[in-house]
Amino acid sequence: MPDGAHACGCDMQDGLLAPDIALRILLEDAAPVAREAEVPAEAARGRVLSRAVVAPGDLPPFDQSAMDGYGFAAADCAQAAAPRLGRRIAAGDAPGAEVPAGQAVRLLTGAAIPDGIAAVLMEEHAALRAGAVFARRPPRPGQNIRRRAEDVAAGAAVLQPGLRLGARHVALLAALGMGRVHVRDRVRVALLSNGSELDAGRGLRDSNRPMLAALLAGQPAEVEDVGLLPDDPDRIAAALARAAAGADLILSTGGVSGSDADHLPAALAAAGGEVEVLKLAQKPGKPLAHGRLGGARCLFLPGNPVAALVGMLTLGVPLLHRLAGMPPQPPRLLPSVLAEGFARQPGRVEYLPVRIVGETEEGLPMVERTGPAGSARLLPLAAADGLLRIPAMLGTVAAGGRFGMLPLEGLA
Ligand SMILES: Nc1nc2c(c(=O)[nH]1)N[C@H]1C(S)=C(S)[C@@H](COP(=O)(O)OP(=O)(O)OC[C@H]3O[C@@H](n4cnc5c(N)ncnc54)[C@H](O)[C@@H]3O)O[C@H]1N2
Ligand code: MOO
Repeated sequence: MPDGAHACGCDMQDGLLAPDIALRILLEDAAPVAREAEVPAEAARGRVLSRAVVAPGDLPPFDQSAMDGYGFAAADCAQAAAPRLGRRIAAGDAPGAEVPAGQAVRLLTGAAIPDGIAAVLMEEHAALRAGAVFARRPPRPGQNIRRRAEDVAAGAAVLQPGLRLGARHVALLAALGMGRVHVRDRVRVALLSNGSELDAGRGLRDSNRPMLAALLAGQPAEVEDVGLLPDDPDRIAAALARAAAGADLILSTGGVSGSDADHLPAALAAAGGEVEVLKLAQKPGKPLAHGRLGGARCLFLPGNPVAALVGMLTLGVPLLHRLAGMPPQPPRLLPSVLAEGFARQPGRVEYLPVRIVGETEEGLPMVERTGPAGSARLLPLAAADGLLRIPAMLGTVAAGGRFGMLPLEGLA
């Protein structure tokens, strides 16, 4: 049963929508951007593959020694054989002619195995005497040989569309000699914030737009900064219409909770878009609106900064990933143990800023709250290593309880 759902199976909890249902609604008709490009593989970190990568050759490309040592013929792998030492083959050398039984070759790690050699004896297990190689432990046929294609066979689809490339994938592409890959274009995100108070010179500043721009810098996104919009429905509608012309996603914060100063949903409708306002059983991050305008999806997050971040991490990032052509997963949570218990009002899934203060005997992070939680408080958020997810229906949160933590490092 989704968090916050009633036992009867409906999606509402006190009129609030379970967050996982909201995610499903958001992803329902979100299609990946169609545009793709071919880019140099070494510059492809962070990009999302639009086509499978098919190996043009084998890895390793030939049988190789896995150790510094001596190559033995199959007949010499028996106890008491002491083949005579022949030539030396280093990594990068041609393997040369077939090696007859009774003869060993000196092999360095990565060297091509010549025909006739069945095993490599590590040099630590060998003794050289009078031009012969004595095995302290006779090698087993096949030992210490990396076989051609044991890692990758030519023709295998090694990387799948939808994969976001990291350094490890760049290594594989380089090893395969693949200079270029097909990737999807980054999602064009038009980013804006809303609230006349943030520009009034009274000490209130826009922190959401810089926060989301910084978060998006680590995502497959290209940001167009639309700026801070005042609480003026006509200006908001005009800005949305302009942004929709060049964006895949319009992302905003503020102006969604429904008061007479909250204009985003109405402005989207006035601009000719579709809009739906949702209230989620999530704390913070309760009110939000979503919809579309022309070819652009719209996600309007709440204005309180922690609520904006939680909404972005739980809904915005999965939506962005779907648009980027990636599998849209809810955030991955790390099992963690809470050091101190507390009581809370049940009803909404809650995300609490926590810091890691130690490790349990099982090796799980032990966490504690960073300060009084509040959706407008930035200091406890800045001090946090992660956001601890407390299930909706829990009233008493016991010390030693195990919860999922959304790690913030590298994300936000
Ligand atoms: N009667 C109700 N009032 C409120 C409700 C409700 O359900 N009924 N929900 C509360 C919750 S929960 C949240 S969260 C906020 C969200 O409201 P809005 O999305 O309409 O946001 P605003 O009213 O525009 O702003 C809220 C708060 O955040 C500050 N803010 C806004 N944008 C930024 C920004 N870019 N950077 C920094 N701070 C920002 C703004 O000044 C307000 O203080 O509504 C509650 N109210
Ligand atoms: O989204 Mo609001 O708390 O839930 O700040």
